[in-house]
This record gives sequence, C-alpha cells and structure tokens, in this order.
Amino acid sequence: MTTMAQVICGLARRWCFGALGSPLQVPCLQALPLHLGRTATRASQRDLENAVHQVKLWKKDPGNEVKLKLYALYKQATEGPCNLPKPGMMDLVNKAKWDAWSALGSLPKETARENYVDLVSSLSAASEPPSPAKPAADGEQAGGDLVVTSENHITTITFNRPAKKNAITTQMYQDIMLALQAASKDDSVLTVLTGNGEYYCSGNDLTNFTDIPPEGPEEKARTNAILLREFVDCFIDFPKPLVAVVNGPAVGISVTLLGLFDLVYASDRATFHTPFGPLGLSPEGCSSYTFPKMMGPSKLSRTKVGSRAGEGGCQSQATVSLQGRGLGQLVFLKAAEMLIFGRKLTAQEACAQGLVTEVFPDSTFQKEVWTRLRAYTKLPPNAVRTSREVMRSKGRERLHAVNAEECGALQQRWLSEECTSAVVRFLSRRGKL
Ligand SMILES: CCCCC/C=C/C(=O)SCCNC(=O)CCNC(=O)[C@H](O)C(C)(C)COP(=O)(O)OP(=O)(O)OC[C@H]1O[C@@H](n2cnc3c(N)ncnc32)[C@H](O)[C@@H]1OP(=O)(O)O
Repeated sequence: MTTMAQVICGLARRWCFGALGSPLQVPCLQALPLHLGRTATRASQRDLENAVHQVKLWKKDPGNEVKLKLYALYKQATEGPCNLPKPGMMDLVNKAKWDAWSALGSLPKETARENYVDLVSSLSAASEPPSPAKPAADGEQAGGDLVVTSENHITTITFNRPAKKNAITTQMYQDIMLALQAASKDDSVLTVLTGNGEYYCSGNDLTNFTDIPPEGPEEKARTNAILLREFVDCFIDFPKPLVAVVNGPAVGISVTLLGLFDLVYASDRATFHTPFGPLGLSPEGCSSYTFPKMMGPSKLSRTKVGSRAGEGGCQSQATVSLQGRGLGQLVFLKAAEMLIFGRKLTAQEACAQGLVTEVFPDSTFQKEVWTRLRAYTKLPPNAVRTSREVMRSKGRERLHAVNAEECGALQQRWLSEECTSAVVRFLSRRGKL
C-alpha cells in the first residue's frame, strides 16, 4: 500500500521532472534558500531544461521539501503565478502542491527560472552518494515493523518501528490481528504487546490518513472504520490473558486499547497520552466505556503510601483518604481529562487511575516484568483461561456495541476539517507533505 509520503515522493519526482498539478503550503518551504538573482547571465530556457535533466540524475532523494520547492519554481517559471482552483482539505496531495506554487505569488517567470537553476546547481554540488544502510546494531531487532515471537509459553508482539516511535501502519493493524488469531490457537498462556526502542507506540501512523483512494476521502474513512472495528474486536474477543509491557511513551490507540488488557506493566519513564482533541478525533478502543469505568467520572485515587515501585501497586504517592486523614496530594484525574482534553499521564498517575497495573523503575523494568510473566506461565493454563473467560464474557456484548459506536463517530471525524488540518499540520512540520 502506498502511503502519502510515497505518493507525494512519486508525484514530486514527476513534478520536478514533468511539472504536474498545483503546489502546497509547507511553511518550512519558505525556509529554503531562494537565490534571488544570479550574478552570472540570466538563466535561459535551455539552462532550465538542463537543470531538469540534472535532477533526473540525482542518486539521493532530496526529500519532499526540496522536491516541492523545485516543483513550485518549475510551474512558476513555465506557467507563471498559480492559476488553479484551491483543492479540498482532504485532497492533501493536490492541496500540498497548490499551496507551494501559490506561495511564490507573482514571482516573475525569469526569476523563478533562475532560482530553479540555482537551486539545482547548489544541490547537485552538495549531493553525494547515499551512505550504505547502517547495519542493525547488536541487540537491535532486525525484522519488519512488527516482530512476533513465541517462547516460554508467551507470544510477544513487538512494535518495531523505533525510528517512527513505533507508529502503527495500516499493514501493522492487519499483522497484529493475524498474530492475535495465531496466538489464540497456539500453546502460549499469555500474549504480550511491547515496543522496541524508546517508545511503546505513538499510535496510528498519521500518514495512514493521507493515502486517499481514487473513490475519495469518504471511502477511505469507511474502510478505516471497518479496519479499526475489526482490529478492536480482535482484542475484545481474544481468549487469553493480554499483557502490555509499556516500555516507554504510549500515544493514541496504544493507550485506549489498554482498557481491554488484563495486565499493564509500565516503566516509570512511560507516559500515556490520548490527544484526540488536538487531532480533531474522538476515543476508540472502547476507551469511552472502559476509561470512565476504570477511573470513575472523578476519582480520589488511593495508593500505598511509601511503597517502593514494584512492591505491588503504584509507586508511593500519598493521597488523602475520604476521611481527610493524612497528607498528600488529591489526585483527581477524570477519564475526560485524558480522552476529551488530551491530558498526558505519567506512569504513576496512570497507575493511580487504574489504567496501569504496576510501575517499575526503568532500570529493572524488563528483568522484573519478564521474570514475573514467566512465573505466570507455570500456572495451570486451562484454569488461567477459564478464570479470564468468566471475568470477560459478561462484558463482551457491551464492548462490541461501544466499539461500533466509536468507529461510527470516528468515520465522521476523519472527514472533518478539524482532523485534516491537524494531520496536515503534523505532516507539514517536517516537510512530510
Ligand atoms: C485505521 C485505524 C485508526 C486508529 C485510530 C487511532 C488514533 C490514534 O492513535 S490518534 C494518535 C496518533 N498519534 C499521534 O498523534 C502522535 C504523533 N506524533 C507525535 O506527536 C510525535 O512524533 C511524538 C510526540 C510521538 C514524538 O515526538 P518527538 O520525540 O519530537 O519525535 P518526532 O516527532 O521527531 O518523531 C520521530 C519520527 O517519527 C515520526 N512519527 C512519530 N509519531 C508518528 C505518528 N503517529 N505517525 C506518523 N509518524 C510519526 C515523526 O514524523 C518523525 O519522523 P521523521 O521526521 O521522518 O524522523
């Protein structure tokens, strides 16, 4: 499946060479050097054609920002100021192109031609053969975006895109579903989700929103809603204990799904963030039901006073009891603060709210957690499975209904200006469009 970045790269590559479509508003584009005037003679049409040919010879991808700048200059040099109607918000590729071209305003054709030629010549001088790919360092996991292992009666599903903070691609949703289906039938006792690298998971890969099919954004939203519903249903119906080993910051759907897990063990460097408000989105993963149920509309959290992290419960965080005895901090955290207003929780706060089972010092996190999980696999597997089933069966029908409602709401949210603007802002901040 091509993502927006590939679509843009492909189009931008054609834009540079063949000048297609209309430009894009990428604020950082203005940051690129405009050679406002050549000290030598003015660039001729021939110089422009030579520069276009030179770009074709480039071995190293200059990145979207440069491609879009070249595209906009080429259009300005050959057609003058942007003369196309502004595309719709969801038509991100053409909007990206329209804005980049429009950003050049009434720059004269000759100047645009000079700038194009100068930019190509300066980049050609700077370009060097791409360095050989860095071999995976010792201990780093090779493998694809998702690594699934099964040993010691534990199936482990590891998000493995550390360079992208383990953001979940569309393919990864499919692969996680396949892994859960296999785990439900294998001889494992527990199934674990965890992350490779500093992040647990940064949620949905926001470029997922931008790969618009020919049928248009409505079709994309419809298929996304089906994918999300099936994905969450897999967790609702999963028949064995689900464990999250939250090794670092968790965002979005990787947080909301935790309400469907049986154990959530977190490193004390983990954070839990559901930025649905800023993204123009709404909750998923049944969190609109599980979080209020877990946290209460407003909850005075009670944790062991003075307990060391890892000795049961959350790290010490004195709270005051309803009787008002003792000193400490009132921890009023509502599900609404997370899901509506996007408040980020520390591991301790998430534990105090019931989202996290236990917090461990990062230095001993992996050792302590995996020792404990291996001990749990020694329990009689059928008893474990039966106990979990009787705990979970009563709520499944309700969870399926919640999932359906959440996906229906999101299907509309994905088409909203609020959401598309937020996605464009995120992707534009680093020239991802
Ligand atoms: C069909 C199913 C729908 C499911 C519905 C689910 C909804 C959600 O999950 S909503 C939440 C979505 N996630 C986000 O909004 C997080 C977006 N990312 C960020 O805010 C930040 O990247 C960060 C806070 C997670 C980390 O910031 P920082 O430490 O500054 O690192 P960078 O931003 O430079 O990230 C490094 C690299 O990774 C890319 N990246 C990170 N997260 C995502 C993401 N969610 N989607 C796409 N790409 C992501 C980021 O763009 C950087 O890439 P490069 O610039 O190429 O290095």
